[in-house]
Amino acid sequence: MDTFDFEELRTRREKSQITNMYFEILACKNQQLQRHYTGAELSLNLAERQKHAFNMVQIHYLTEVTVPSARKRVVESYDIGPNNDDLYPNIWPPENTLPGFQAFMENFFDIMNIFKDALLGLLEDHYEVSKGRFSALHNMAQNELRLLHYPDIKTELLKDTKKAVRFGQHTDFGTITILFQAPAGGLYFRSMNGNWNEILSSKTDAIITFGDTFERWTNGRVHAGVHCVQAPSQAQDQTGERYAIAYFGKANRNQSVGVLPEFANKLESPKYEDMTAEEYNQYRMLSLY
Ligand SMILES: O=C(O)CCC(=O)C(=O)O
Ligand SMILES: [Fe+2]
Repeated sequence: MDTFDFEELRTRREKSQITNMYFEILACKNQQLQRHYTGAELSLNLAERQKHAFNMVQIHYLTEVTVPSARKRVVESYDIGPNNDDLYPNIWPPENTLPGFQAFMENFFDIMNIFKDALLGLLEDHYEVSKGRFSALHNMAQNELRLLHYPDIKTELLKDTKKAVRFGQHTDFGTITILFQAPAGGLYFRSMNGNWNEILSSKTDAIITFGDTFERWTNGRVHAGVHCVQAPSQAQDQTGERYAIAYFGKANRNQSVGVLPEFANKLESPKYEDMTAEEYNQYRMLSLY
């Protein structure tokens, strides 16, 4: 079932808009994805309203959890993985609390997986590896879909990272991340020259960036995008609430995140050692504490 019109992506590929750090923001013209995005935002609002019935903040696998200091991390998030996952089963709110939420999220997860595979296809062409090479390393679909909500907050608190942090600077652990944000501002990516650029996008723009696994596979040819969420540049005294959705493409857990043979430089030793994606995930999680 190919529900996408990928012509837009292909055209962009021909214009070489894949950089070594990110894809150009892709306007998501796909109707189905747009509908899902809007729906997810609605569900999120609903979940927010139902907070007392269902505690949305769920520590699933990965997750950045709490910051070990007096800093207040002002975000709540809800993560799901594949629905057949025995290692980290999804935790769903009761059906009568959020009717249709589970079915909706499972479908959204599958749709994002198709989108992710299309992007991997473009990357296979771009980096001249054999067709299906990258997607085969993801074929267990052990990806993650995360809904994020940042409550409104006094801007002066957000301007001082000792007081409050929405999402501190980090790279994602996986291969590629597809992000959607409601147009509230405050998402920043660090460019190669060290400047931070605020990404202003509409809610149907897909912001696509590389994660650490891709950097490792390509022996550093690709750079994981460093990003954070803080006060929007245009914030008044009070920074309004913000919604975002992140889809993290993840390698199969038993797949190595060491340098792929296609990217190994025969003259020097690889920059990144072999370990499985699951070991790498655990290692990165532990280093956050
Ligand atoms: O809220 C956002 O836009 C970014 C969230 C993020 O970077 C993450 O969940 O890894
Ligand atoms: Fe992130």
